[in-house]
Amino acid sequence: MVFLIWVWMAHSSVHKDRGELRIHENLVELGTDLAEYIAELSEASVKERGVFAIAISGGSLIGLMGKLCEAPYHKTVDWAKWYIFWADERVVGKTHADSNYKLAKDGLLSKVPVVPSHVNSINDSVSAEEAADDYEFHIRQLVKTRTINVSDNSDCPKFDLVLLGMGPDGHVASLFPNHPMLDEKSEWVTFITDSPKPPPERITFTLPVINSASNVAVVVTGESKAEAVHLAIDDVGPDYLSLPGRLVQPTKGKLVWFLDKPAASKLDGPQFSE
Ligand SMILES: O=C(O)[C@H](O)[C@@H](O)[C@H](O)[C@H](O)COP(=O)(O)O
Repeated sequence: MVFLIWVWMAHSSVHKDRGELRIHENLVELGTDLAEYIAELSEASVKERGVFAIAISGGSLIGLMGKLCEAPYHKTVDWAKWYIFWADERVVGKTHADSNYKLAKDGLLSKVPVVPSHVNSINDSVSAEEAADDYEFHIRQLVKTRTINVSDNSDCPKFDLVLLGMGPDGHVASLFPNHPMLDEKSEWVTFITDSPKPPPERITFTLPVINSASNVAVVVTGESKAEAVHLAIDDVGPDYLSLPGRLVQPTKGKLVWFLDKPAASKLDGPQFSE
């Protein structure tokens, strides 16, 4: 145990305004640390607010959360207090292979005792625009009852945790580079019908919602993401300030990057010094 803590500490550092970096030797270590991180936030949030409002994304993230279904977490986490949301979702049927809901249900939610009515999936029988409006309306109701907390300095929802992946192009949730939705300030949930990553129709939290969260974690693995990780975290000059991954900047909350070594391989040096 002492040894494990030393290993994690050795690869953890704070990178100026870009949050905490946790760089892991391999995916097993990363998954173990990620499960522990989520379990700790869940416990703290349930203690403070009686609930844990967590927003998840699609992609490899769900597989990396798999340790939560195992001992000790499947028994120690207070699953009944979880309220689950999607930071982004593909506008397809819930049983479709592309559905982020299906991915999470098959890989995580069906294996732990979450309350079905606390699983807040999108309306999959309407257009992307309507699904985004519906989802925002739904979130507004839960903010009113404080199932989802509210930001201190705006009326935005303050999720206890938003979990994101990042693509090789630097997209997070379904916020893609150079897309006008990056400038969306008034909507909480918006939509896209021409996503560069298939499928084309998606809904997504906007940046103000992501950045109002109490905690945001970006989980990025693999060498194909190394350049995007470098551009999102290091001081690379003004050209990359609008990279979606770089725009993840919680106003008051805490940002943590979970990286494996290949994804971290193009980061500027200091965080590797032990
Ligand atoms: O629905 C989606 O496509 C995701 O939410 C998306 O934002 C994903 O998190 C990244 O593309 C990273 O995906 P990978 O980790 O699989 O590369």
